[in-house]
Amino acid sequence: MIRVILTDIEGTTSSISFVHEVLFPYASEHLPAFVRAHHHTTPAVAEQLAIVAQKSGVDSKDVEALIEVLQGWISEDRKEGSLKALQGMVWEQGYHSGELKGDIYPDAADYLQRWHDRGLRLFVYSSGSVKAQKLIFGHSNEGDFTPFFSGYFDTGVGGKKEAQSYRNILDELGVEPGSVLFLSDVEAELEAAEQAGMKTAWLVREGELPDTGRFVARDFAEVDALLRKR
Ligand SMILES: CSCCC(=O)C(=O)COP(=O)(O)O
Ligand SMILES: [Mg+2]
Repeated sequence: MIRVILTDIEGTTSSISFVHEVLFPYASEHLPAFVRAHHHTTPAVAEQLAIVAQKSGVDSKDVEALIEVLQGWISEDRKEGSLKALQGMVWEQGYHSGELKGDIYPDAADYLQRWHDRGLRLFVYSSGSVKAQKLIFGHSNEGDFTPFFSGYFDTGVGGKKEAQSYRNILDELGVEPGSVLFLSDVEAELEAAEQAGMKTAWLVREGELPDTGRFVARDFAEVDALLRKR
């Protein structure tokens, strides 16, 4: 029986266009000034920049070169933890000023609340940092969803296409693998979760439905139909 829902964000609870056409451009625009203002004064920023320097081979004192590396990573959609941590800090300013509102599909908003009220435990697993996850759900077009979530995982547990990451999440949750339903729009992530023993549902919100043995859902209402059968 499913007792835990673990959900991806981009393409699952929230549109890909929001992430790529609103969040990433916002980060690209504001990250240079943010890094210039905080690289000396904010230890959390300095710590992430040191990782960027180490991963890219750029001199850690060359702030402009580090900014260039980060801009390149944003345009490549690199899932680097250091970039994700810095993006979360930049987005925080946008959410707090009201320039950004987290986008959640109405069906996702509806069923997250229903599942919570039915006693299911809800968790997030996204490449976006835990800070960024709390912001998108805490400042959303559908209200504050953070009270519905019991916890958040980012790539601190490992990459989303690696089975070991899902085993790490299961260890932290202390639950049977088969009691967890993982929701994602990326098949390789579902395969990794299945290797760890989780159940999965593939969110295919647009385009043709794939011909696959895997459970496919157009939206969270269809995921709910699956939950009621299990
Ligand atoms: C937390 S919202 C920003 C999401 C993000 O930065 C990203 O790379 C999307 O990753 P996901 O694992 O949610 O597909
Ligand atoms: Mg996704």
